[in-house]
Amino acid sequence: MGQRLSGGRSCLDVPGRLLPQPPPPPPPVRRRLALLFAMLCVWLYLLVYSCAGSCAAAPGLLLLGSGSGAAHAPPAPGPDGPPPRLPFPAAPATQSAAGGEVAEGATSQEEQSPETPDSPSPISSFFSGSGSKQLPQAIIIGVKKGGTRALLEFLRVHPDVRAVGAEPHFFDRSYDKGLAWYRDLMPRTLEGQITMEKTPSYFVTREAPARISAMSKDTKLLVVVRDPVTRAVSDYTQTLSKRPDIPSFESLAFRNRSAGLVDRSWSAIQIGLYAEHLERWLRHFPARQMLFVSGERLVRDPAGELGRVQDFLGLKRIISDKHFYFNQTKGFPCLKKAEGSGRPHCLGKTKGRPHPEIDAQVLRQLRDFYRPFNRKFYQMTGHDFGWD
Ligand SMILES: Nc1ncnc2c1ncn2[C@@H]1O[C@H](COP(=O)(O)OS(=O)(=O)O)[C@@H](OP(=O)(O)O)[C@H]1O
Repeated sequence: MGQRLSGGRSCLDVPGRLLPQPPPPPPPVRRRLALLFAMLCVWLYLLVYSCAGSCAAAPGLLLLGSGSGAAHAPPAPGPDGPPPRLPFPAAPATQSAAGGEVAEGATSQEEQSPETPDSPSPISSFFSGSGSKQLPQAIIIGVKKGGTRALLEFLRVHPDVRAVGAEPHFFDRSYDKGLAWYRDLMPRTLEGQITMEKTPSYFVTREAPARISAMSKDTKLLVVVRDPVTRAVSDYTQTLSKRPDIPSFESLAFRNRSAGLVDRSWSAIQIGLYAEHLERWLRHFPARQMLFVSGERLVRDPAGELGRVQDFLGLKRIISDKHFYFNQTKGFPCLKKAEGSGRPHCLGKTKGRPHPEIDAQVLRQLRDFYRPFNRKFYQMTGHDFGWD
């Protein structure tokens, strides 16, 4: 194997040694050896090619440039509070006590600055020229503050999922730019890989169902839903972080608080009327093409919820408990190895931030307000999300 081939250089060519060289083999033997090396090169190429997807998700495999193999490190000591909410697998060694392994640095809101820009792994960069851009076959259409970023980031670990990092907002804001423009935003995919994007505002955009259906009736739709009361508070928290001078949650939520009249026109309230929004989608898509992911379970048991999602997308169940650990500092499950970096990865600071305290009576009033809508939503989806 260490012999130099005469003729053209092969990918396995090695420098000649300073030892006496044996006489060159006769021409037919040389031809055979050349053929053998050519086949070896093709085989090596195919091996790396197939690894481009599967290696990225295999927790036990070291990716090129993936760091120090932190996933094998012993659990980090937990000086910062109570034990994990769930028996997650051992936590990787953290790089800083204050959540230093948080890979997403964006502190601005997701819409202006996507928390996770596209960051292909070294292997996928190697193959970035291969494959082709496809329109998405599956879209996370909502709901805002439901846990859509967590779902997308977790799904991207799957070797057969390629997703655009930023929210494209094509079907609500940029539809006039056309499908070619939209497709061009997508990452390249190989045969068998699914293209995805997430834009949570689609779920409440009137035109979105017809527009997505016009692109493809077969598009699979994922909706991450969360208790609409908590969702409303989360939404308010986001607005408050941008505009600290806005009125209190209590004053925005009611038209007339003493009469218990909730202000449905406030978007933070409106978005939580899931049954009403869903009715519009069901005029364009059969229920079997929609999957409702529980935002609560995505936090409590990410692997369990990802199992359902992988089944729905027709993907092999690759993402499992092994991919997550519970980060005590963050208070949320995080990835042991993110797609792209291979390093531990929690979502950024704008995900999972503390909410302001809201008057308990106000929360009760809102629960009463949402109850009939929630019940209807449970009926429509055939699933009790347990918010009441
Ligand atoms: N693993 C993990 N880490 C951090 N945060 C998590 C996670 N899983 C779900 N969540 C919840 O996601 C909420 C944000 O939802 P979205 O990503 O849909 O928000 S956005 O609409 O894209 O702005 C965010 O809401 P807030 O807690 O109100 O910040 C989180 O509760």
